[in-house]
Amino acid sequence: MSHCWGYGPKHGPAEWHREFPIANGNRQSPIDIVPSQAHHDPALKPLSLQYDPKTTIDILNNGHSFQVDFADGTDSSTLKGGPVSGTYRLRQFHFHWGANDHKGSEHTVAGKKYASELHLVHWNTKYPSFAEAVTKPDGLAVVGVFLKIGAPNNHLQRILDALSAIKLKNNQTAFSNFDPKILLPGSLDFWTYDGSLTTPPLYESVTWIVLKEPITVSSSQIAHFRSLHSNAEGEPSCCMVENFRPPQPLKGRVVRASFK
Ligand SMILES: NS(=O)(=O)c1c2ccccc2cc2ccccc12
Ligand SMILES: [Zn+2]
Repeated sequence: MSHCWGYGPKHGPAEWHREFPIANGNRQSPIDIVPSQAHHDPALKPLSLQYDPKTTIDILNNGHSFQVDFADGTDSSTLKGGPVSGTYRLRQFHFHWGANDHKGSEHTVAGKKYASELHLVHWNTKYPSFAEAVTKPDGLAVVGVFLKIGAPNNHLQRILDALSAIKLKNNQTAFSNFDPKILLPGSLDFWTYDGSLTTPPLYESVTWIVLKEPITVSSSQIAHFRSLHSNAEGEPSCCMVENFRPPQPLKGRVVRASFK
């Protein structure tokens, strides 16, 4: 996977189509979610998220965000129900953010930008591996959670404290016994639509499940995200100040809501 793409003016989202023509595809993500145009689907099942903290492996700076990785060799941490059939295994979660508190989410809600967005990435176990699933139209399910500026979020603190150990691209450190459920809001009401990875290679393989209720983070907490660097050791220093792709054309897709 090429890594010369980024979020700056030279290699940013508007240029990705040159190397990844799918950037102009028919099911690209993120999108602007317009609640009044979403269709309530009573057939949608409740979301079932069962995570085992013992599957937590490490925390990594991948040069475009940071991610917490999970062991996905068994059905210990899974997503079921909602818009998907079958069992999807948790692979990792990561965040997107902006250069200031007024932007940073990838999805927007009737044009409203949140300060950040958490993505919990799961893959369909009908395929033998994550690598196989990532290219299939029903291969992935990503749960998106908006972060709004407000009271400090104590559940984020362990993650924030670990960031100083992964300042540079490819830095990785042990991270264990973390239950991602503590990062979820009280309600699991969601919008869902068929989309893509929001970063190259932009595969159109994601069932997006975006929670309606945001969680909070304080301004000083989210400033920690911006202390990461997108460069590896020995490369010119480059702060990871923002890493969100703007909303993409809906191209006739229908957004469904699990709630009225
Ligand atoms: N935003 S995303 O969920 O499409 C995403 C990533 C975003 C940033 C960095 C790495 C990512 C890796 C992904 C792997 C699978 C699905 C989405 C992924
Ligand atoms: Zn993401």
